[in-house]
Amino acid sequence: MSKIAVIGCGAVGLTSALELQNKFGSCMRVTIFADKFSPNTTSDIAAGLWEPYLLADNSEFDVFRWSSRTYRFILKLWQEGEAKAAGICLQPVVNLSALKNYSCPKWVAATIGYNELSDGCLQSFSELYGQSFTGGFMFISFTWEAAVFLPYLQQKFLKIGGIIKERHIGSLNELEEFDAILNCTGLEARRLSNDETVVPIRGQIIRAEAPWLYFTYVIQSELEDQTCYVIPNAKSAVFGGTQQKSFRTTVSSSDSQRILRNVHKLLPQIAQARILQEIVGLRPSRPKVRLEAEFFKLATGKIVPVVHNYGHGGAGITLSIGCAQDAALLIGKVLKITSSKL
Ligand SMILES: Cc1cc2nc3c(=O)[nH]c(=O)nc-3n(C[C@H](O)[C@H](O)[C@H](O)COP(=O)(O)OP(=O)(O)OC[C@H]3O[C@@H](n4cnc5c(N)ncnc54)[C@H](O)[C@@H]3O)c2cc1C
Repeated sequence: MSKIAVIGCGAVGLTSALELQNKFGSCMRVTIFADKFSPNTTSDIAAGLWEPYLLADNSEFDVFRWSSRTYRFILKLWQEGEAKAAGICLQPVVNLSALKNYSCPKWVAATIGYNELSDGCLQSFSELYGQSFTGGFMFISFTWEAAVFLPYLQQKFLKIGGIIKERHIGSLNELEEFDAILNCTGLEARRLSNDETVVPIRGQIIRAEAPWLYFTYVIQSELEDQTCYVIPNAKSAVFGGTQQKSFRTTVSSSDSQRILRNVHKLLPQIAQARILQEIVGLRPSRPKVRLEAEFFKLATGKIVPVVHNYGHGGAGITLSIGCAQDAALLIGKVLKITSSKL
């Protein structure tokens, strides 16, 4: 029986651990180590919208592959009647772009109900928002709320024999007894893997009571001042947001005012919405998601295979299932587990 340590119990760590236990449970014992659990991870702060967002230089091919697998996974749960238990809401999404070089992203082909917005429609939104839009599209997406699905998946993981331990891992040397390590530490990979290419992209959001909202709106622009999004969740709506390269986790009142001002232009009725929470999370951004294996020499001289799965920026939930599947395959490969051994 191989012993695998997964570090991290956010959206990325938990989906990866579950995939490993599901796929290789007959020949592997999977233990999650984490110093934070739901509701205290970065994943819990996210609105959980399925939409590849803030992904720097990742190839369109990888983004499509990882995100489309997650989309199909969420759609299946929704079709099987698991939506409420798993924290899923179907979301019609309107994406509006003020980018100079607008082109429709390739990932929309993974979704259902995709449609480019007509010139007339763009014109109406431009007048409403006071900003000229260069393009836009609609599609059907989902929100998959981590504050609901993390506890839900944790139960599933424990039920099929997974082990969860609350512990801070200061160094990989602490995990010598394991045959392989899966590193899903998000922003903390900066320290644990000495990887300074992982940087925080500060996201401030407002949660408000607005049960009449049924559509998600995402406005993208070169100017942060002009960007905004509105994402209904099951019990509140999320208004965002910021995208600043910063470690600051305190709420800025000027950011809140700007977010409310922009959302109000788009949806004047939000003046009625009661504000429930203002919160900041740090997205674990990296030029490219790190999803690869390396052989790491511990202080004792033992060589341990380490698979890294971190740096998902503003799309950790959107990419989670696709990346978890690739990470599990890499673990199988480094341990030379073939299907005949399963
Ligand atoms: C405001 C905001 C809105 C967002 N909206 C969306 C959205 O709508 N859709 C979307 O797809 N994404 C969204 N994101 C991005 C998403 O939240 C992240 O990409 C995702 O949370 C990353 O998940 P993760 O599991 O890698 O990291 P985390 O959730 O941060 O989890 C990291 C885990 O690693 C553990 N850990 C780290 N270091 C150690 C250590 N040394 N020892 C032990 N444990 C350790 C932590 O305890 C934790 O359990 C948003 C982010 C923000 C901030």
